[in-house]
Amino acid sequence: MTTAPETVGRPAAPAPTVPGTPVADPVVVTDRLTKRYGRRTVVDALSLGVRRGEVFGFLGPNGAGKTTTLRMLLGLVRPTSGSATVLGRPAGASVAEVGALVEGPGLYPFLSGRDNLRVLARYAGVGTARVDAVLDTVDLADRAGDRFGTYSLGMKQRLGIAAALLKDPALVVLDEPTNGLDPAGISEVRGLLRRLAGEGRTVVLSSHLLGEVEHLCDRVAVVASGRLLVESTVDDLRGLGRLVVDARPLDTAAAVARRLLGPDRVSVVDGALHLQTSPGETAAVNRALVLADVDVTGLRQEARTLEEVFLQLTDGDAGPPPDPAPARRTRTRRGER
Ligand SMILES: Nc1ncnc2c1ncn2[C@@H]1O[C@H](COP(=O)(O)OP(=O)(O)OP(=O)(O)O)[C@@H](O)[C@H]1O
Repeated sequence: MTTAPETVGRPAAPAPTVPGTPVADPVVVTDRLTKRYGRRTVVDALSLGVRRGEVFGFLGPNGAGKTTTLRMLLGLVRPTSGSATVLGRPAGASVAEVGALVEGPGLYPFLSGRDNLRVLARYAGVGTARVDAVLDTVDLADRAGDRFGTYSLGMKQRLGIAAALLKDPALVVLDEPTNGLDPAGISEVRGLLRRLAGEGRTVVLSSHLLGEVEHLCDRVAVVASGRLLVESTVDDLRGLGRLVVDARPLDTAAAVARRLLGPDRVSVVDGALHLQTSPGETAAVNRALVLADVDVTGLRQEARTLEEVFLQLTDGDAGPPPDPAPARRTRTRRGER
């Protein structure tokens, strides 16, 4: 991981992995992975890496290409160009070591949770020996004899994840595992996924539930319109913060800040300057304002939620990405394309 230098005059940015830089101990590597349906490019030259033992979030608005990418990693969809390597082998060749919940696992409502897993285990040729162990892992041992149809949504989802664990996989791939769950269900799935990572498994999940990913994932890739916007740790992504400055005269302060940072990183909100900066830029901003005879009465760095960062990166929708704005240009994948 390379950290973006914190120099004034350059946009603040998270510290994404530079494209083409190999990640340590990679479990998944994609290299300009591309999928086109007809003339439509739904995954566009995606290059990213997932490290062993991490929970990796694949984030993006509806239609961003997340499911298609996961399906390519599983060998269910053939890439148009580029490549994906999973556990050291071409995508699809490592299927025995990958547990996935990308489409519903096809569970029978009239069978118990345990019997459903037995059927799936036999179908997958992995034997039924692990059925009780995975029921334990997903905290369903005491409801395993109940019919699947009587389960809550959260329990159904956990049974689906149990099914993905039957192979004792090194890598678990889950498409929107918390989709449709209430806060309690989300919390249960979140705890479960953290436990899986604690067991040394690698977890790749897709989501648009940013609040959840924020507390669950070690690293995230943000995609929109099939393109990778940024790949970063959650902490680094949040580090794209905002500096709020109380200064008089305000118009002089704004002019100084615009000269220093560029106009796109400066706005005036409720009588205060809002600057897109990293924490390392605060002192330089203060110095420039004081040198211009501006009275600075307040300077505070506000952390942003991942949601705010996400909305800024994706412009709040799944439409085609505009030209990169300075705040997201530095070292994001989009800026480098
Ligand atoms: N088999 C297909 N044929 C044609 N277009 C497809 C096919 N599969 C997916 N697409 C299109 O590719 C785009 C990306 O879809 P995908 O399901 O990968 O996105 P996503 O990020 O998972 O979205 P969501 O969060 O809504 O599930 C969509 O516009 C979708 O309509």
